[in-house]
Amino acid sequence: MSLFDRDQKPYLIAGPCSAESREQLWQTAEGLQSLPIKLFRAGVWKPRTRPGSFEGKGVEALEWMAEIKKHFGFSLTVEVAEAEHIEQAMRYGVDCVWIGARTTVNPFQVQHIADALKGTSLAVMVKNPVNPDTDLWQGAIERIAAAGIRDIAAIHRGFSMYKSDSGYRNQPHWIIPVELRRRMPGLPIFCDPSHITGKAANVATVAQKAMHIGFDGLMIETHIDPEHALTDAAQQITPAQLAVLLDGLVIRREMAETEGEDLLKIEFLRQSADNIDTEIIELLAKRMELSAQLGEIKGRNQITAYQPERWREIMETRKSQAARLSLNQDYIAALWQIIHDESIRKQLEQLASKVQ
Ligand SMILES: C=C(O[C@@H]1C=C(C(=O)O)C=C[C@H]1O)C(=O)O
Repeated sequence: MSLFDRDQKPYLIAGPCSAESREQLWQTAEGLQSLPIKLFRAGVWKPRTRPGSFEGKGVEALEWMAEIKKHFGFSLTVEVAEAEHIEQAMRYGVDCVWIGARTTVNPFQVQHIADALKGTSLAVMVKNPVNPDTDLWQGAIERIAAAGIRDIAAIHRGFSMYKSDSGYRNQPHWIIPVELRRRMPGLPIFCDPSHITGKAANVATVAQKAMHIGFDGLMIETHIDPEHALTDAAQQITPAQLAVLLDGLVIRREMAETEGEDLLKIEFLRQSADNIDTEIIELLAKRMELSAQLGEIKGRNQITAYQPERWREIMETRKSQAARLSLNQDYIAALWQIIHDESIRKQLEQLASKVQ
């Protein structure tokens, strides 16, 4: 049986950023015990940006975690960054480990961890790499799967950026987890709104967005006294705040469960979109045929494929038409850039055939 149950949304993972003391863990767990938590989280080894900050309590904290499991019945998850962490985590009854964003970036390190996981029955969650690279994320997941781990999930925690004026601590780039879902449909994907927003006040908004998009669960940093947290103080919320967040969360269901009139409407809208797509492709084929004909004439008359003035005029007129229809001009410009590239490629075929 899988630890990650995709039927019950959201699959909820909560607990402090770091295990700081027995009391802090205990009080946080007490606050969470009435909530539908599937995994209790805490960092015991903390990868810190600069030396000298709190680096976690290591094995001592694992002892506290084991007590939490015994008393409250929570399954446990901790971050691992070294092969040795696996064995230590298992010794204290940890059920699931996660690979952090700063580890996922390094295939050597992920492979060491994967090797250490061989033969264990641990569940594993893989956070996205700090850089927005779907392949790297997928690659780390594949390494864990190749080690024989059956219970695997991905965690989306956003991506690093230079200077944050977007209001996020880490850019969500939602397109990346959506692409991961397309590539690996059977993989549960959870969202970590705490790291994406970096601000306690915005955690609920990002969590809701993740639910709207269709994520399976949430990992939310929860601390009994966030203000005095030793790590990530700004983004942790209290168990009471988590309860309010969960209360207000709108959970979207899978398509198949939607009933009645709305299902028909969705079906109608999808069929209409299919029809429009068919027309778009037919029109693109016609347009490309025109380019080919132009290419043929250009070939006969020693004219260049690329015509800057004509291309400039096309870009301008298409963008103003887009603006009139309230379409995003950058989107139309990017689309036409692709059309133009293909048109040039097509004409070059013609021109090259004339040279031979
Ligand atoms: C089609 C032509 O060749 C190129 C392709 C264009 C296009 O696909 O719209 C426009 C200008 C040229 O760079 C053309 O000369 O009209």
